[in-house]
Amino acid sequence: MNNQLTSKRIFESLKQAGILVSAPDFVPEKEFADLQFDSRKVVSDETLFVIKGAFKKNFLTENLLNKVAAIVTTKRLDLDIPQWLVSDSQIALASLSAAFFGHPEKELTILGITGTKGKTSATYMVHAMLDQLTNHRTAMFSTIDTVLGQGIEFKSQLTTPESYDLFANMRKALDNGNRYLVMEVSSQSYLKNRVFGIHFRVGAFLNISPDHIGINEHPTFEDYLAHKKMLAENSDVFVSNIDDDHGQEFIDHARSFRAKTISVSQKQPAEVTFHIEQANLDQSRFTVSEKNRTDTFALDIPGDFNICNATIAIAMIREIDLEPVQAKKALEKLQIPGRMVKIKTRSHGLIIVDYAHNGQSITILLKFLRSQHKQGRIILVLGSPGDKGEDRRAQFGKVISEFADLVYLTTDDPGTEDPHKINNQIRAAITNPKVILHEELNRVKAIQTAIEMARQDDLLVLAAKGEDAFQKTNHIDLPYLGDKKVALQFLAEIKKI
Ligand SMILES: CC(=O)N[C@H]1[C@@H](OP(=O)(O)OP(=O)(O)OC[C@H]2O[C@@H](n3ccc(=O)[nH]c3=O)[C@H](O)[C@@H]2O)O[C@H](CO)[C@@H](O)[C@@H]1O[C@H](C)C(=O)N[C@@H](C)C(=O)N[C@H](CCC(=O)O)C(=O)O
Ligand SMILES: Nc1ncnc2c1ncn2[C@@H]1O[C@H](COP(=O)(O)OP(=O)(O)OP(=O)(O)O)[C@@H](O)[C@H]1O
Repeated sequence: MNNQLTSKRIFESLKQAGILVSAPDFVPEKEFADLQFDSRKVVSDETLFVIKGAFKKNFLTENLLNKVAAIVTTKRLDLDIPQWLVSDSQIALASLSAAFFGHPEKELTILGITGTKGKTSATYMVHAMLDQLTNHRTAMFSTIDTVLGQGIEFKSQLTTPESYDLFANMRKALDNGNRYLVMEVSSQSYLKNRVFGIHFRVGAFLNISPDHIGINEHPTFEDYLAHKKMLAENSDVFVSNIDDDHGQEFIDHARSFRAKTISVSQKQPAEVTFHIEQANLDQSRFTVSEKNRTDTFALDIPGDFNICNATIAIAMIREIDLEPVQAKKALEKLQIPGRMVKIKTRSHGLIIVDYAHNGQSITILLKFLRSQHKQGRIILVLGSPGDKGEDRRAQFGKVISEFADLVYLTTDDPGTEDPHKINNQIRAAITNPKVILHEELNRVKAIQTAIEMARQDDLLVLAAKGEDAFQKTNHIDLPYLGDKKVALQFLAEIKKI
């Protein structure tokens, strides 16, 4: 059910958001049939069009201008068309989308998760439990999938969608019977005001480390941190992992905005603490304690870091007065696409497919795996992307030196760079002469060769790509089967699964 967008309502929304500079001369009852920000999606006559970001004037073709009844822009365009002038077009898009879709954010109980690593994993964990506890009335916006209920699921474009898509999908989620939503909240979504006007019933912080700093993202770590902290400003209750160096800062920040806060820790006194009873490649078992209670939970997804993610998820659910213990089984059964996926083979050892793709997450991953796999070799298939995160290459060299025995350097989203040169930079940072290095630029072949080489007591790690279905090469997304499917297909071919 879309709310009609009238001139009066537009005026009020922009005014309330504090961004209105000037309004065109419409009667207050003037109605707009549609709201759009992408010229390729304009279909209705009487569309209100928001111009934002790297928009080019030539997107507005003559044919299109016949349909656009007015525009919202930060700079007046030399066009014979009524214009709302605003000081921030991202905020304008968010405010108008909220109004256009009838403020779905007010009808949903929204839980939001931020952090450099673990957002997707923790979001899936909340969703698995909450969906069961709410009788399948929980939607999810994650980096991997958007889940809107009634079987409607599709691949996501961004970690946190553009505001228009965010409000549109909230409305669809409500129409499909959902009353709860769990979503990843990237720092970029605050930087770009995609989540402007959204209030979270429960927000959570997992961890922060230098990442997403550069052109088009954050200029500095301080800016990255400040935008992550904005989730704490917009939550009624804020759950924070105080074992992270910045965890307490998030608690203090949330309190200064009058949020109720919940500290989570493995190592120090906190409102919610967790204790790891077992964290190996077979299963993770852990207890979660608060006030006078201690409960045991299990996960089939390996990694001690996932126990922290799960504890945060459990603490969040308790804050909406639902009981995660009643959804233990859903947590225990959960698998997350491309995150710590286990493939057991008949004679080529265990294969782990994981999305760890920066220095910090590869280090945490391999450290955990080495602690669990002391006898056989760790074989790693890995590449580093082009056109971004150049410092990852040296970090990968360092972590390889510390934890890997045999490595197949390969291709991972090379963009406009030569993957062989990228690999040479990884190679240059490897200081351990015992590490055996191979290079196979064809990722499918690299995985197949690594599987063939692996013995039953080896652990083979297919890192950094998860189940990504593309190789970003020279501005083109070349279809890619995904590491898991490549491995499974090959194992079926050689009859080793
Ligand atoms: C830097 C950044 O965040 N850019 C985002 C921003 O771009 P933008 O506003 O400049 O839009 P654009 O796509 O360049 O196009 C400009 C305008 O022209 C319009 N257009 C475009 C083409 C056309 O033919 N007609 C037309 O009207 C577009 O709809 C848009 O309104 O808005 C777009 C959606 O409206 C996003 O797709 C885009 O994300 C780019 C692709 C991106 O790489 N973003 C990354 C940095 C990001 O947001 N990452 C975080 C994850 C971080 C994490 O992992 O923690 C995320 O939340 O996903
Ligand atoms: N709490 C954590 N601490 C450190 N590393 C983690 C944690 N949780 C997951 N990881 C590692 O990071 C990888 C990415 O996890 P996940 O996709 O859940 O995080 P994310 O925050 O959504 O990442 P991104 O922003 O890169 O999409 C996992 O495959 C795992 O190796």
